[in-house]
Amino acid sequence: ATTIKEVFAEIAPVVENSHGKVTVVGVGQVGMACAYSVLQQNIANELCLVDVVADKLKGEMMDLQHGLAFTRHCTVKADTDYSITAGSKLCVVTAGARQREGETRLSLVQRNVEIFKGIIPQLVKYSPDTCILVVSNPVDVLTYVTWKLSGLPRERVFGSGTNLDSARFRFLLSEKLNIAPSSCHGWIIGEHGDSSVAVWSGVNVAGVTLHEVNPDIGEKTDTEHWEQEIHRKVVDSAYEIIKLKGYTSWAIGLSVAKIAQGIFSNSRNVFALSTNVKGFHGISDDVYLSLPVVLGSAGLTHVVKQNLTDAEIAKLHSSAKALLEVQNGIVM
Ligand SMILES: NC(=O)c1ccc[n+]([C@@H]2O[C@H](COP(=O)([O-])OP(=O)(O)OC[C@H]3O[C@@H](n4cnc5c(N)ncnc54)[C@H](O)[C@@H]3O)[C@@H](O)[C@H]2O)c1
Ligand SMILES: O=C1N[C@](c2ccsc2)(c2cccc(Nc3ccc(F)cc3)n2)CC(O)=C1Sc1ccccc1Cl
Repeated sequence: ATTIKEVFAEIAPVVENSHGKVTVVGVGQVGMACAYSVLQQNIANELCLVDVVADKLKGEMMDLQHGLAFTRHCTVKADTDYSITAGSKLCVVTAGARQREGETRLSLVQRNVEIFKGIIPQLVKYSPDTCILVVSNPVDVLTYVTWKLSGLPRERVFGSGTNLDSARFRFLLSEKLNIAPSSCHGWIIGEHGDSSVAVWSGVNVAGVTLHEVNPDIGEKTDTEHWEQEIHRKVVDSAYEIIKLKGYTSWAIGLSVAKIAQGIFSNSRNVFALSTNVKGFHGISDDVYLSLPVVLGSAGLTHVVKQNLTDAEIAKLHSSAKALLEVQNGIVM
């Protein structure tokens, strides 16, 4: 052979048969934690990054590419142009403006709606069969906005919702019980963040519900203060992390990888995700809240109808009302 290229004699064209392509929009702290987790867990064989800041985007792409000697096969590409996202099975949206000091939630929402108007139609144009996972905040409202902007069926547009809240809840339970988080079953539903709802009647280890042992669990009358020590700490720890490191990334990144795995492996695992809850628990409007949903390769297939107390249902209705007011204030 006279040239290096001739050493590798091509006998058939190289094809890139994608067994799965993931696009991450927004290469900030959250987006890169998602991208790294998806790459590290060999979930897809094509990873695509999009952002508006071209230098940061190229730098993150190169930095990930330089790790490919240590991972299973996965191409890593990046561009500010959405044509590069074509054929994505899952698009994770972490793009967004940061809440400014003293900014109202509605103002932040409107700024993010403008950002989403430039993202969502482009994603659907190049990947009409994709699922879209919204992570950007306020995640429940922005998942509704994404559903409206995308024109996709409701089973293919969902938000990370209280998936991270539930993960923190299970970690805190595991610390208190000294049992692995994977064996501590507990669901936080409703509005992501400060107003989430812990379904205490369902918290269990090996099917033993803590509620059957301590019927006051989660109530103000509970002398063991589980609500204060566990659920309240889910909220407090979010603020504590922001105070300590300025953002959150690793847990949300790992939770997004698990969701991606659910889609790519058609796992039919159950996740707490933000979905259109119209028709559930007496809610009659198109609002997005988190409920336990079954996830597979075509998106959401089932909603799990938990037995909720009147107080839990009232909290969902209160969140639904608040979200509807924000939604009605949006200029799409
Ligand atoms: N749902 C959850 O549980 C959860 C948890 C943590 C963070 N978040 C949210 O995730 C979002 C991202 O957080 P972060 O810490 O990564 O923020 P960040 O500011 O570090 O990253 C945001 C990225 O979005 C990019 N961006 C802005 N406008 C864009 C556009 N039009 N198109 C493409 N990219 C664009 C920015 O360039 C930046 O790289 C925030 O809204 C945050 O509140 C949600
Ligand atoms: O862990 C976080 N960090 C964030 C964050 C990350 C970068 S800057 C702020 C966080 C932390 C604390 C509050 C808060 N509030 C908020 C509400 C609406 C918005 F549009 C944006 C942010 N957000 C974003 C976020 O959603 C989370 S989870 C979280 C937040 C509050 C209560 C419970 C949970 Cl489980």
